[in-house]
Amino acid sequence: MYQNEVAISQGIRIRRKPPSTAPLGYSGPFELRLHTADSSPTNILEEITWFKAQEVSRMKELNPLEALKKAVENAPPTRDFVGALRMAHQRTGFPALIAEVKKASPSRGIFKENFDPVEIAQAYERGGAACLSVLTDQKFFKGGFENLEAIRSAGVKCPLLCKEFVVDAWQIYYARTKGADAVLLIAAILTDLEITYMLQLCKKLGLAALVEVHDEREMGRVLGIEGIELVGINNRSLETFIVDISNTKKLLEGEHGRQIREKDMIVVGESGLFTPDDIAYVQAAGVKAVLVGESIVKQSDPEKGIAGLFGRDISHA
Ligand SMILES: O=P(O)(O)OC[C@@H](O)[C@@H](O)c1c[nH]c2ccccc12
Repeated sequence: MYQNEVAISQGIRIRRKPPSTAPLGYSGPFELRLHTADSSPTNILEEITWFKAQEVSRMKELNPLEALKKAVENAPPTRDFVGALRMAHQRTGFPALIAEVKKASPSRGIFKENFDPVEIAQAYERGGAACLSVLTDQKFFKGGFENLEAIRSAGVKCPLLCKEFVVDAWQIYYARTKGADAVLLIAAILTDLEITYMLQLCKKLGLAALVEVHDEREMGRVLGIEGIELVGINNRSLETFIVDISNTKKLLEGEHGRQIREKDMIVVGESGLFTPDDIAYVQAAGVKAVLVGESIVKQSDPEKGIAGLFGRDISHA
C-alpha cells in the first residue's frame, strides 16, 4: 500500500508530501497527476511536515548517511533521559520537568527577543529541570541544531531532547551526532511501522524516544507498539493549535490509563502548563513528567519561572 494509504488506515490525517511530479512511469489520468503535482498542505502540521521532507533531502546531500554513521561511532555516550526523569520524580515527588528551549512557535509568535539558548538552558538546570527539550526546527520555531550543540558543549548535564519533526530515519542519526540524548516521534505524522523501526534505531544509537500522541486513537496505536518507554500527551493540537490540559486527563482514564500503569510507562504531560494548579491537575491525572516551554522560557529569569510554575523550589541543591 502507498505510504498515505497505510497512514489513512491508521487514522493519520497528515498526508506526507506528494511527489512533486507523478511517479516515474505513471500514466494515469492527467487530472490525478495535476492533483498530486500541486496539492497544498491543509494545516500547519502538514505544512511543517512537507517542508521538513524537502529540508531533510537538502541536508542529506551535505551530510550523507554513511558519514553520519561514522560520526556516530565517535560520538560521546548519550545520557540516560528516562533515568533522569525517574530520578527527578522520585527526588521531588513532583512530575519531572522537561524544560523547553523554544524561541518562538507558529501559534504564539516570539517568546523572547534576546534569546540565548545556553543561558536559558543553564537557568533551567539551576532551577531543577531533569531534562531539556531543544527546538531544532529553524523555519517555524526559530530553533537550530547549533543550539543543541552549544548547550551540550557548554557543559549542561541535563539530558537533551532534540525537538524536531522526524519524518526520516536520517534525522535520528543526525540528531545523535549533534548531541541529542532523545528524539521526538509524533504519532500524528508517523505510521506504526515507522515508529516501530525508528524506536529500534533509537535503541541502537543509545537514544530515548518520546512518542507523542494527541488523541485516543493515537494513544491506542502507540500502546500497541512494543518497546515504548515514554509517551507524551500533547494538550495542544498540532493541527489547530487549540490547547486544553484536560486532554491529558481524558487520555489517561479507562483502559488506556490501566495499560500504561501496567507497563510502567512514563507519561509526559505536554503544553499549556502555567501554574502550580496545572501541574497538580496533570499529576493527579497520572503523569510522571511534564514538558513546559512558554510559561518558563518567557520569564526574565527562567530559574525563578520554574519555582513559580511548581509553587516551590525544585532545584537539585
Ligand atoms: O510552550 P508550551 O505550551 O509549554 O508547550 C511546550 C511543548 O509541549 C510544545 O512546544 C510541543 C509539544 N510537542 C511539540 C511538537 C512539535 C513542536 C512543539 C511541541
